[in-house]
Amino acid sequence: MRRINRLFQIVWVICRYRLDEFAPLTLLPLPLRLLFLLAPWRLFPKPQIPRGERLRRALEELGPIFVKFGQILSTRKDLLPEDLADELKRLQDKVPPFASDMAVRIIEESLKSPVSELFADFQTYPMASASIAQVHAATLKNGKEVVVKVIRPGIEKTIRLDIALMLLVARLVENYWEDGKRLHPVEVVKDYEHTIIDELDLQREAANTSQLKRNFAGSELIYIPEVYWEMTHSRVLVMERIYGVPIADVEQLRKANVNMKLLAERGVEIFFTQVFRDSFFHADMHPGNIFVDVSNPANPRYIAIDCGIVGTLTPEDQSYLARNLLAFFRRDYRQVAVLHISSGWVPGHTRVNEFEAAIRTVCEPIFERPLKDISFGQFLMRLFQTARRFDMEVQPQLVLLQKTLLNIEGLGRQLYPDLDLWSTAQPFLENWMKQRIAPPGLLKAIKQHAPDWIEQTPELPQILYEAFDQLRHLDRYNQANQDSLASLSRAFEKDKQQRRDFWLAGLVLASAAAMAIGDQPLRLTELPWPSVMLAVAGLYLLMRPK
Ligand SMILES: Nc1ncnc2c1ncn2[C@@H]1O[C@H](COP(=O)(O)OP(=O)(O)OP(=O)(O)O)[C@@H](O)[C@H]1O
Repeated sequence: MRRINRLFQIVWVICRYRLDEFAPLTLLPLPLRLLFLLAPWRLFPKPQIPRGERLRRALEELGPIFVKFGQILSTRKDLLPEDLADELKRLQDKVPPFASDMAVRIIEESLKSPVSELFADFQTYPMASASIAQVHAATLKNGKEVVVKVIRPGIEKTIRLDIALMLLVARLVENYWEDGKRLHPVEVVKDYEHTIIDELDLQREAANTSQLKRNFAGSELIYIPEVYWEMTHSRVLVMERIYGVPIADVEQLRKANVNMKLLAERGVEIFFTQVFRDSFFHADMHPGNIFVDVSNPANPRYIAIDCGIVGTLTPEDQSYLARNLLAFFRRDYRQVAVLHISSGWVPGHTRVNEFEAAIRTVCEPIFERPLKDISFGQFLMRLFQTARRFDMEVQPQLVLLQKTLLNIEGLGRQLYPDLDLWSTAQPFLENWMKQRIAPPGLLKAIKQHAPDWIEQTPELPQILYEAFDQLRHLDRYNQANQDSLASLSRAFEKDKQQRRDFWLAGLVLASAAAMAIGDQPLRLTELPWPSVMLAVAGLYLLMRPK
């Protein structure tokens, strides 16, 4: 019954805002087209406002779940036309608070104590109310000021219902509209479902907050509030109250004499530190979640809250990202293409020349602008769009990163329009690459991987045998297929490379095995230096430019 009610509500809003206009009638199969032509919305006059505004207002009317969806969609400029993306950015989730006694009941049920025992003071009127939760100010018995975040009652049911309906529409679009497939609606809705369901668990947010706080302990770049774990539950989160100027309040920041250039640069630095040093980044960096501690305006410090959504990257993702960004800024599109193929992001049979040309076509216009106006986020977005045409699978963690990067860049340029992202990020990236191949980084990697290598040692002869066998096959293939000589020689090259890698890996393995014997931490004086030298030599050969 609830489902039918909600469906009617949605149809009603579609009618009023004439969102049927978004359906490509001519492309629909006949029965659906007839259904559309007979549908009730045609009786309603079209409101005299642009389509983007109609869509935005409709989403606002449909409630917080749709609003949040619209907000997330607004960052997907790779999927949406510009007018819609810009309008969706204006979506606001101003949601009326739910009753305070309900909030109190949830807190008491979750923490199994009366509010009067938990807090010296609890403000019953919420200081903020958003789609998923509302926030109350309180004071602990020890006098510390805190905020208490409480999940909206019944929100999970509403979310599941709305997502089910969204999925229904997404499937219709994907199945019946050829062009709609390009928008990947089912994938977008599922992605959203993941995000929003995760946000319902405040214990997860608390854990992310603690991890980020640990990563930036004592940092002058950013401060993360403390979580009170003993007062935290999946539906209730108690954390330190912070005071700062909202990042969007540029005027107040200027009035406080904040060093805006430094602030903007620090935003970029924080992002790259999170991505490359920690591989753990806050992925919900919208202005409502970022504040600035202006107590020392010459040395401004960020404060971040709402760590419900975070992204992580594997070492391979990190390396892919760093090498692509560096190659992009050197305008070395061939390298970008080769990186995609060699890492398996796009199929091995992709023609490097064609892929390189496609990347050049989308990237070259970006360099038309002055270097300070170049957007990393836009580059990644264009790159993903292009790579998708060459069958690259969507990598959710990289899409999340690209969206966060766009947010960071937008914020940075709002603070300091002349922010030169490249000169801020380049030393960071180059340093990171250097460190990875410098002896301490190598030793760390060897120690980390040694147990896996040792475990795989018995299989090494088989792997080598297979490699040689493949080579023999390649030779035969070469004779039989004169026409595909070009692609074959590429494969041959790859295989030769593989063979060399196996030998080198063996070399490294032997050294690493020597070092990994015994699980006492290695001291500099106790290192088996001949093995270390061998390992370094092996890795140098492995990593030197091919
Ligand atoms: N530690 C804190 N100290 C001070 N104010 C806070 C703190 N945490 C949250 N707030 C206030 O509460 C508001 C909502 O908090 P938060 O962003 O965590 O909620 P949310 O439900 O996840 O909202 P959304 O997802 O829409 O950003 C913040 O914009 C801020 O004004």
